[in-house]
Amino acid sequence: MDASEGKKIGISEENKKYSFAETKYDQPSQNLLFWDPMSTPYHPSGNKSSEVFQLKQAQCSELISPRSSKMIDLNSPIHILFSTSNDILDEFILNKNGEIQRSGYFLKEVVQEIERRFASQSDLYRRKYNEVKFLKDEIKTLKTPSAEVQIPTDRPLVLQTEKEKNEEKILAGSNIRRLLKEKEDSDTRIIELMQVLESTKKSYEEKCEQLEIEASDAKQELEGRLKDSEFLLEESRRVIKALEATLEAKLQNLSQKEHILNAFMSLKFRPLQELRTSAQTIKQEVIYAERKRNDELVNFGMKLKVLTDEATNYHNVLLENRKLYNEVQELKGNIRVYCRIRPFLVGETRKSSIVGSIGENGELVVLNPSKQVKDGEKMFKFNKVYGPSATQGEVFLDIQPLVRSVLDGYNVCIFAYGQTGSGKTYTMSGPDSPTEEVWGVNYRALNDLFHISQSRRNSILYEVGVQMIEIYNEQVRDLLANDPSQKKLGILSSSQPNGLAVPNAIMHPVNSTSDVLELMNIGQTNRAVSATALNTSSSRSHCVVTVHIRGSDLKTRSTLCGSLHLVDLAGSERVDRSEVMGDRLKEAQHINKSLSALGDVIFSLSQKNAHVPYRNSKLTQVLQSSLGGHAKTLMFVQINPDANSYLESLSALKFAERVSGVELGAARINKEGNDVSNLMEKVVLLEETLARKDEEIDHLQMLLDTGTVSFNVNNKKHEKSMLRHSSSSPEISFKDNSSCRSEISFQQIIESNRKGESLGQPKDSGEERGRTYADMELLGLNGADSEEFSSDISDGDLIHMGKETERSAASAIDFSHFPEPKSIDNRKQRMSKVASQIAKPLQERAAQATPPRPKLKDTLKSTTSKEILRPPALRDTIRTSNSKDSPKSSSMKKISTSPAALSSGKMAANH
Ligand SMILES: Nc1ncnc2c1ncn2[C@@H]1O[C@H](COP(=O)(O)OP(=O)(O)OP(=O)(O)O)[C@@H](O)[C@H]1O
Repeated sequence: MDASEGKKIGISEENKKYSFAETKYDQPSQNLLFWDPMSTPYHPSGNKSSEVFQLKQAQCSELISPRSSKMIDLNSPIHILFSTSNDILDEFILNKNGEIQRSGYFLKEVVQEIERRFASQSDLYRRKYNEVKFLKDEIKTLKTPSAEVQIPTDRPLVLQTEKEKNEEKILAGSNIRRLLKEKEDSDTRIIELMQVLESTKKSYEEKCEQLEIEASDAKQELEGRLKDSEFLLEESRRVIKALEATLEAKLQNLSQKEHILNAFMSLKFRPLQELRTSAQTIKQEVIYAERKRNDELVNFGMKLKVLTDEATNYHNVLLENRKLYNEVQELKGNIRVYCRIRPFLVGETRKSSIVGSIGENGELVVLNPSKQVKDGEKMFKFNKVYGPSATQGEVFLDIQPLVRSVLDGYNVCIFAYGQTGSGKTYTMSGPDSPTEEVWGVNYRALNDLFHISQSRRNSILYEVGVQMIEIYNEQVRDLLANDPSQKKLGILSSSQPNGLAVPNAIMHPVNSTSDVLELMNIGQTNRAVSATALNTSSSRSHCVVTVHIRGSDLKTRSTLCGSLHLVDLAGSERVDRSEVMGDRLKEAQHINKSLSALGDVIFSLSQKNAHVPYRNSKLTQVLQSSLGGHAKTLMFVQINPDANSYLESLSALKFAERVSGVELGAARINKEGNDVSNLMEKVVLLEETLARKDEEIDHLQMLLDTGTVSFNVNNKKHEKSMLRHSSSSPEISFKDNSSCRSEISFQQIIESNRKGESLGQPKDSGEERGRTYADMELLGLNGADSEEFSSDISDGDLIHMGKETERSAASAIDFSHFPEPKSIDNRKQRMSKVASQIAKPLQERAAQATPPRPKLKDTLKSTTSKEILRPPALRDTIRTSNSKDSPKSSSMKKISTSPAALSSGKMAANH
């Protein structure tokens, strides 16, 4: 039987079309199912007749894999279809959403195909089974011998036919067996396939379910997003609408404004035109004005430049003036006065300051606390004023040049004056146990001098020596001695410009800063200090630190000598305020007395009096060379800003003002050079002096000739009178034989003064001694020796003046404590030679002019020999002897303040 004849074996027509599975394998082109996943859109209904898929199942029995787009042949064997369905399922997994439906559709097609095949197979097998059954029955029938069977005559042929038929049946039976076996195999295979199909279907359904879930999730998410987007869209629309509305309103507003503006423009157009015209005019005017202004600016600039130049010049001129003023001051030798105001101390009321203002150029306005602002103002002017905040360093910086000039051979004196507790010791020494930062002038000056001397040691060899004395209760004590109170010292020739005022005070050589510190500390420790109501450690003495410098120029062999006096005066005080008693009261009285004497000296100097009462106190004697010599002198006037001390401060300021007016004459260098010019200068000076002496001799000769001068040695009163008025009184007589007596009398005065008497006058009367001294000055006999003698008389310690005279004649400075260099000996010899050469003609002339007056001639001779040392002083003396200035002296006496007045606080008024 032919397998292709289906009808014969009962296969329905409908199934026939699917039976090509086994028969039409080789006709793929007619049974292709094509699906292009890229071009075929998703069709959720899965309708077979849908044009979207463009499939016609009747014509297409092959599919194309959606993923690989490969052709699927539905006529393929079952295992290929299964693998295809697996592929499709894989693609299901890979494809998402939109492709699910398509893949499902294809899968469904494949599965239906498989089902169809299984159905046709089972039909086939059923038909074959029926056939086999039919044949079996036939064979059975044949095998059963029947009586009814008749053997025809044509038996052999029939038998042959039957034999053939039986053979065929046997063949068919073997076919049937084979077919049955095949059927069994097929059944087994079908069962396997069914199982595979079942599991595939299951997994497909699961995957479908999962995909559906995912699809629904995705759908939900998409829906959510869609909702969000719609919401945003709605929102945006709303905002747009609102914006449109606002824009609309604004546009309306703008159009309204435009309308108004247009109306306004049209209204203002004319005035605007007018304005424009006037603006044009103004613009032109402005341009013109600008041009004019530029011209003026140029002019102004030029003028300004001229002015600036002039201002600069003016400034320079001011500086020049200042410099010149200083130079004039220097030449005049004015005492420089620096005022220092100390800060308020702990416990003082800061509100009540008497300091109004401090000017840059040394002006100080002081306020009277008991008066109205305007009435109570007083202005003072000094070289410089330091406010309370000024530091020790700043103060020293200003006086440093002065201090250094000592190294150039000048004598310098710096002293601090002021009421008790006003800061004198602070300025001069610093506070108790001072650090380097608050070192006072003493430390800094010594240190500086020492350092400079060190730095110059290659050209000048300096020797620095220090003395430190105090004047306590009118006694001079050596502060560097082991026991200062034991030894009273005498004051030597203060009239010598560079002489040691107190030669017996120990002079310590200084070689280092530590030496300086050590000496200062010893001195400070030895100083008399005690507590008063106004100052817890009030200095009860005047302290004088004297620095002696001698410098030898290594090149020129000349010698420079300078001395620096640093004086911390004891404070003036009102005893009622300082509440002192007993010893303190006595100290205070001595202090006030000596300060009063200083005031008298300053007053005399400021008045340019002939007589200056240096000898009224130890203080003025010690300071004589600084105040009356050719020294550079500086005074610190210390001020306590407290309103309670107003009177004392005012008094100190007035005193300082007077001091600043004192002219000492130009300071002189103490230089002893080898050059002839120095000697020539001195010769010229001596010649001048000689000329003046000649005049004086002539004058005396004239008086002698007229016989009006008388000199009675026995009459002491007359003698005194003569001494006092020798140059002025016409009654003075000078007899020939009286010159010897005169000398005796002079010697007597000295001798008696040495013993502490005053030739019939009350003992130790300062005024008398001053007068005697003045008399000697008036006689032109106030050489160094006389002064030294007078000075020594007042101290109790005898100093041998004969030697001093020699020393004075040899050197302007006494440096007995330094080793004497050879050059000075040579110089001494040369000087005495010059002196004798100069003195000789003078003696001769004097002998010719005044033969009957040998004593006067002798006096003159001795004076001349001293003149070599101090020509200007002698010259001054002669001038003094010729001048008639007794009224000034008397006025000075009137001013002198009594100790009683001082102790009751009236010193200020006297100043
Ligand atoms: N410029 C200053 N800065 C800080 N303190 C100062 C200054 N001047 C003075 N003093 C302080 O004021 C007090 C009094 O000063 P000082 O003892 O120097 O006065 P004085 O004038 O020497 O007094 P006296 O005449 O009684 O000896 C001290 O305690 C001192 O330290």
